[in-house]
Amino acid sequence: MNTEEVQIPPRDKAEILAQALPYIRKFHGKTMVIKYGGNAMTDPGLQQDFAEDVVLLKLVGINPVVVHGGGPQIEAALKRLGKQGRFIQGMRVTDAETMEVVEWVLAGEVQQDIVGLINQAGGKAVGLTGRDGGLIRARKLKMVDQKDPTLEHDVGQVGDIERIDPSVVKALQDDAFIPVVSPIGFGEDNESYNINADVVAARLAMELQAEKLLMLTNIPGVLDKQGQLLPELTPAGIDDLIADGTISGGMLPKIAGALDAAKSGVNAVHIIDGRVPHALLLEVLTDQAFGTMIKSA
Ligand SMILES: Nc1ncnc2c1ncn2[C@@H]1O[C@H](COP(=O)(O)OP(=O)(O)O)[C@@H](O)[C@H]1O
Ligand SMILES: CC(=O)N[C@@H](CCC(=O)OP(=O)(O)O)C(=O)O
Repeated sequence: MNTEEVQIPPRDKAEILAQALPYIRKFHGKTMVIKYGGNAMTDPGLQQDFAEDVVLLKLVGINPVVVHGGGPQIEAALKRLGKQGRFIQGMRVTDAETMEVVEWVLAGEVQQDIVGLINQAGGKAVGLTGRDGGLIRARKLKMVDQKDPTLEHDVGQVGDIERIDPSVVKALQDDAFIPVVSPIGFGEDNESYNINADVVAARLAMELQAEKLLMLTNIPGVLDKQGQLLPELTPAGIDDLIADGTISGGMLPKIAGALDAAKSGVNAVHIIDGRVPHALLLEVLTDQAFGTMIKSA
């Protein structure tokens, strides 16, 4: 152990462990969808903590389903090819070449890294894209301008989810596997679509009737104009923050997905700071409250 680490007295350690019991009892057998954002996965130590937390949740009888992002990783790959990414209302403009990069980075690199880390931590992870088992059927997204509804943006091969068939996820869960889903959908002609990972996580949480949707990102939660954390948000509060520009960029699809999930019966929807070591365990199995909870009313 690092000698500079704070020594926790044994009694306190035992109390922290005992604190988990009511949560384990409450959540046993329940599904939790965990959105692992690309910005939260940049540190190898934190990635290992994340993988250990996922395995621990599975071992205490909770069913974690991981949906991963990879925005910064896609950005780095595009840069290597001399391309510059462009976003409109939080969505990457995706031409055919960008789509190839997205698939290669998400399903090839990022997903397999997460699967490997979970397996190293003692779990049995299985990587899926939306194509596997017909999980995510999509069509081209029609993006209407946020401020001017008469204006439409062409964002290329960005997908709008048409249908989710969660049967492959359920089958894996029942067999003690941990599904790790890349946010890639497929269309009528088997074409690929790039879908924002927050949107996929939210829809999957709805279809699975998950107990929780946890979105791990690189910020303490949703912040107000002064940069202060907002511990709770209602639909009216969200509308105001979007209208005055406080919520922008990548937070737009995240908050929209979070709100849809909360309104559709996912019991608890939280946006939390994935840079906090063991953020997942703290949120699920302790009294520690952090991040922003999105409420349905
Ligand atoms: N009001 C807000 N509160 C917090 N973050 C915000 C807000 N508005 C915009 N953001 C931006 O949204 C980002 C999180 O979304 P995103 O970059 O897509 O993360 P992830 O990769 O985790 O999905 C934050 O890092 C921040 O730059
Ligand atoms: C359409 C769209 O924007 N897709 C995202 C998919 C990855 C993602 O959502 O990654 P994060 O969760 O790390 O932001 C993208 O291309 O960046």
